Amino acid sequence: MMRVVEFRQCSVSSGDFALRELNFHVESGYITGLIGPNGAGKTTLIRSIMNMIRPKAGEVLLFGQSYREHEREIKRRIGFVYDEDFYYNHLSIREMKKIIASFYPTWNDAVFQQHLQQFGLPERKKIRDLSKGMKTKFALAAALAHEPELLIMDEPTSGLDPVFRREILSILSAYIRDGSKSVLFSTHISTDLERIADYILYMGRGRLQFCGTKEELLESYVLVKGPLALLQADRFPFQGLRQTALGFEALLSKQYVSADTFESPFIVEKPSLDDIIVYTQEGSRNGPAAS
Ligand SMILES: Nc1ncnc2c1ncn2[C@@H]1O[C@H](COP(=O)(O)OP(=O)(O)OP(=O)(O)O)[C@@H](O)[C@H]1O
Repeated sequence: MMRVVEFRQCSVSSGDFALRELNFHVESGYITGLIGPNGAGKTTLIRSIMNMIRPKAGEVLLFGQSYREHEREIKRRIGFVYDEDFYYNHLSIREMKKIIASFYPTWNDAVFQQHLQQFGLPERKKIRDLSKGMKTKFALAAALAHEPELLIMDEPTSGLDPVFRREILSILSAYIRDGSKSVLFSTHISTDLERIADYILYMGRGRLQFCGTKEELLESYVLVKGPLALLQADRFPFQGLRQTALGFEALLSKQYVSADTFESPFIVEKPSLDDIIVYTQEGSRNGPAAS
C-alpha cells in the first residue's frame, strides 16, 4: 500500500507553537479524518503537509517524494480546499476557473462542469456573491477537476448546513471508491468522521495522540457509568471523570476492562469520537495523561 503522506521524526512550528516528533503516515485509498480541540495544531499540520510551513527537523514525504526535489510535481497531485478565502472576489466563477486551471496540466473541464451543475453553481456568478457553502462547493469542484490523487481539506464542512454536508460526504466517499484516491480532512464535526472516515489522526496537547483506524480508536476505550458511592477512582485510571445527576461517568482504556470488571449497577458503553476527545482532553487537566 502506498503512503500518500509520511512524516519522519518531524518537528514543525508556527509562531511559538510547536509539534514535535511527528511520526505517522496516511494510507492511500482511504478517507483520513484529522480531529482535535481548538488550537491542537490541525491547521499547522495541514500547512506542513502542503509545505506552507517547512519542518524544523525531520522529513515530510508526499507520495514517497520529498518537497525538496519534487515540489511542483507533488503539488499537482494534490487538491487543496482552503478554509479561508483565497479567490479574487471581483471575478466570476468562469474567470476564476481559468486561472486555477492554468496551474494544472491534468485539468478536466468536463469534471469541473459536472460538479458545477451538481452543485447548482452558475458560471457567471461573481465569487463575492457566493454564500460560504457555495464557495466551499466551488473550491471542491476546482480541487476535483484536476483529478488529484490526494484531496486535502481544512474544515470543509464547518458552517455548512446538514444537507450540504451530507452531499459533500457522499462526494468524498464516491471519490475514493476506485481505490486510487485518498482524502484527508480536518473537522470538528466528529459525526461526519463516524460516517465516512477509515483512519483517524487525533491531535491534542501539542502532539499526535493517535493515528490508526477509526475502529481501533473507538474500541480502545469504554465509557463507564455508575453510582458515585461505588466509584473506585484509585483502582482504575479513569479519564475525564465527571459527576452527573445519576452518578459518575468516565472514560477508561479498554486494557483495564474484561467481561466481568464492571457488573451491575455499572454500565459500560461504547464511546463516541466526541466522548473520546472531550474526556481525554479533560484527563490532562485533572489527572494523569493518557498512555
Ligand atoms: N503564526 C503563528 N504565530 C503564533 N502562533 C500561532 C501561529 N500559527 C498558529 N499558532 C498557534 O498554534 C496553535 C495551533 O494552531 P492551529 O491553527 O494549528 O490549531 P487547530 O487545531 O487548527 O485549531 P482550530 O481547531 O481552532 O482551527 C494555536 O495555539 C495557535 O495560536
